[in-house]
This record gives sequence, structure tokens and C-alpha cells, in this order.
Amino acid sequence: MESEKVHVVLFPYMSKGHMIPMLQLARLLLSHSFARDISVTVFTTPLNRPFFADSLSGTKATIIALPFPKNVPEIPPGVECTDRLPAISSLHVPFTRATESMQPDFERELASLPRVSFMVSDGFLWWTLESALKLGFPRLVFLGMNCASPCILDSVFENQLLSKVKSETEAVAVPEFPWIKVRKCDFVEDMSDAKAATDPGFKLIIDQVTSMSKSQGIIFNTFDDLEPVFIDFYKRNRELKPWTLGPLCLAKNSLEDEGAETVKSVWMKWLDEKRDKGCNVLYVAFGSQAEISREKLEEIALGLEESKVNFLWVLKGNEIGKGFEERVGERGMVVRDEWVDQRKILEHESVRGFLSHCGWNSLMESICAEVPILAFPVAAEQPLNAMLAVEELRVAERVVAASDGVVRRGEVAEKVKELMEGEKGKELRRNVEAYSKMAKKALEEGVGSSWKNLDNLINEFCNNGT
Ligand SMILES: O=c1ccn([C@@H]2O[C@H](COP(=O)(O)OP(=O)(O)O[C@H]3O[C@H](CO)[C@@H](O)[C@H](O)[C@H]3O)[C@@H](O)[C@H]2O)c(=O)[nH]1
Repeated sequence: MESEKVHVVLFPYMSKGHMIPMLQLARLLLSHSFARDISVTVFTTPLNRPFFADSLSGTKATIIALPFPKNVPEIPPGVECTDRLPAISSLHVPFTRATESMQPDFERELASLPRVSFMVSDGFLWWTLESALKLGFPRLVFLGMNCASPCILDSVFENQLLSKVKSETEAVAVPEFPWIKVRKCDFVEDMSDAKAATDPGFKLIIDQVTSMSKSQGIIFNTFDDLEPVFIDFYKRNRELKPWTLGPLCLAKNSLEDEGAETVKSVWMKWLDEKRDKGCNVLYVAFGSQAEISREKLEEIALGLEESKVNFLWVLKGNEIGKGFEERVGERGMVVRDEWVDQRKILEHESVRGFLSHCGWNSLMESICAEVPILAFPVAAEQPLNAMLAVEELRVAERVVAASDGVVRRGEVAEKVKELMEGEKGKELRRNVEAYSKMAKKALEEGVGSSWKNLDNLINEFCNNGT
């Protein structure tokens, strides 16, 4: 067998929403037709290693665990992933800043590895660019996002679109995409308000953006037919070259392909029962770390109860009001603080709708599984993802919050019923089925746009890539 020629280093940020698509990228690289000539080394920390080993089982990827910095003020010991942080919104900055002290260990390990062809590292890990420059290989950035969100976000920041707007709901057109209107309430405070140059969160963003702009390209978890307007815009107006390689969730999972028999979880058995009785189920989940206030959660619960639909709700670190489960009985199942296989749930025949916080991975998985979405954005760039899914792709309907920012139970119930039983739901389902077909086509060997882009990327960054 020929010696391996292409060596790719991957370094995801320590957050499930970022690790998962990067691990899928590892799988995609290793299943590409160049695979025989590709080796992949993935970096993480000791406590994240088991998750990586599990996700990459059956592949020849190498995992290197670097010690996570100790004694970081505010970060409890033993926390190496953001989903274990007690309050992600306030601790994201010190947690991310602390990763910089991994740089010497990272560079020591890199120096001992076979020649690296290129590295893909998370945009949050700004300091990895310096390591790549020192060791003399290109760095591509990955954020796990689509292309539309950074295009719109850049415009909101650069033009200070929302800084003079008083009302939370006043709609302002985005100059580069005038048919898109943004509102203050669609952004968490950090994202719309101008910040002092000394603000630690602002300083972190500046470091990340600066490092990104000096990198050799950016990978988006999207495909050309999904958001052509934004991808073309990015190509024409940004120096950073975009590579659209998604949907990464379609990367082959060798264990699944071998049809490995796994023990069925209680929720999968519950879904089987619903399917056997001919019942449709709404899947409800808010990502790996969403923080939702008790009041908002209570309204969601009461809305689900009022809707009378069957639902499977995966809850993280939150409690819902007493008596809820008894009242909904057989109709609903609540899974608390367990890691579920969300892709499998979405692919289950009984699942016909997804009430989602609109994390980009969730939306891609839902589109690929042909499941229409009820968008309930919570934080980060999720409102922009929701906008893309509702207004551009028309695969989602969106809940509307009352003037106090809370989505009331009546609104939840009405939109859930419309999604699961109404005409609107049928229309969204037709659209999502069409995008799902395009998604699969994008990764088709030899002909798909994302497949070809990956091929070109390997050729561009590896002299011996052919
Ligand atoms: O029990 C669980 C919980 C989650 N997931 C998976 O975890 C990922 C969650 O990712 P995502 O839906 O994107 O949500 P977040 O975890 O909230 O992701 C963060 O990262 C995303 C990518 O950058 C952003 O789009 C989001 O706004 C940000 O909150 C998905 O692949 C899910 O399938 C599971 O498989 N099982």
C-alpha cells in the first residue's frame, strides 16, 4: 500500500455543537475517494476524549488529548466542555480565553507529528493560527455555521444597523440583502449593541475575527443549492475563501453502515410504539446547552399540553412544572439530561415535526431527515438560522413572542397544531423533502457540489493530493 500523503489536523472548540460537525468532517475526509492517502489527527482534551473515540470508532483517525488548563478563575474543576458550564452565557468568555494556555502543548505535539498538509481549527480557537504559522502549514477556519448568518451579522455590526433603533420589534432592512429585515429582539444583547473596546467579550471577538481574516479559508457546513445568494455574496465580497462541504451530518458513519445492533433506548421504543399505532410525533429539543428561563419553559410545556399532539421532549438541565407529565400521560415523553441520538430520532418514521432552538446542526439534521421545523430561536446566531429556514427556504414556521419576549402557551399550541396537522405543515413538508434530496445529491460521490469542493480543497492544499 502507498504511504499516506495527506495529513489533516482538526481542532474543534470544546462545545458539542462545534465538536459534532468537526467529527463529521473527519469522517467525511476518511470516506472520500482519496481516503486511502489521507490521515486525520484530531485534537481535544482528556474529558472530551471518550466522546471523540465513540464518534470516530471504526475509523483510522488519531485522537490527541491535550491537558485542559487548570485553576481557571470562574471555571469549575473538571469542566472541559461548555455544556458542563453552570452558566454558558456568562462563562463562555473566560472558558474560551483559557484555551490559549494549551498552545505550548499543542505546538509540542504538532512538531512530533508527520508533516501536516493543512489544519481546520475552530474560529473560537483564534490562537491556533499562530501555531500553524510557526509550523508552516495552512489553517482553515470552521465555525459549524451556515453562510447566511455571518453575512447578515457582518452587516449588522459594520453598519451599526440596530444601534439607533429604540423599539425591540422595529424592522430594519439589511443593505446588502434588502428583502431581509432584522429586529433588535432577534439578537442577544452582545450581538447588536456597540461594546467598549475594553469589554472582555468584545476583545475576544476581535481576536477571533482578526485570526480568521489571516487564515487561508473558511469551511461552511452547508451546500451550494441551500443558500446560493449568500455563498455567491461571500465569494465576491470576502477575502477569505469559502468552502461549502455540507451537510456534514450525512458523512458516513461506518458503524451504522454495518448495521451494528445496539440496545434500543426507552425513547426509541416509545417512538416505535407510536409508529405502530399510526401516531405522528413532534420532537422537541433545544440543543446541547440551551439556557431557557423557567417561565419560558413553563409556557412551552403548557402549549404542548394544549396542542394535544404526541411529543418527545429532550430537556437539558431544566425542570418543568409539577404534574405536567401526569397530565399529558401517554401522549408525551420527557427525556431528562440524557444524551440521545438526535439524528436517529429525526429519522424515525413517526417523527413528523421538530420544535427546535435552531442550532445549525439541528436544522441541517432536520432538513436531511425531511422533518419540517417550528423555529424557537433562543441565543447566538439562532434567530438568523430561523430567518433562513422560515423566509428563504420555507421549511419552517416560527413562533412569535409577546411584547415581554415570552412565547405564550396559546401561540405554542396553535403553531404546533398547524405544523403537525395543518395546511402550512404540509407545504413545509413538501419543501423540506425537496431540500433533503438536494442535500443528499450535494455529497454524491464524483458529482455532488460538496463532494467536488472537498476534492478541490484537498488538491489545493496538498501538493500530493492527486
Ligand atoms: O442529546 C443530544 C443533544 C444534542 N445532540 C446533537 O448535538 C448537536 C447540537 O447542535 P446544535 O443543534 O447546532 O445546537 P447547539 O448545541 O446549541 O450548538 C451551538 O453551535 C451551533 C453551531 O455553531 C450553533 O448554530 C448554535 O447556535 C450553538 O448554540 C446536534 O448535532 C444534535 O444532534 C444529540 O445528538 N443529542
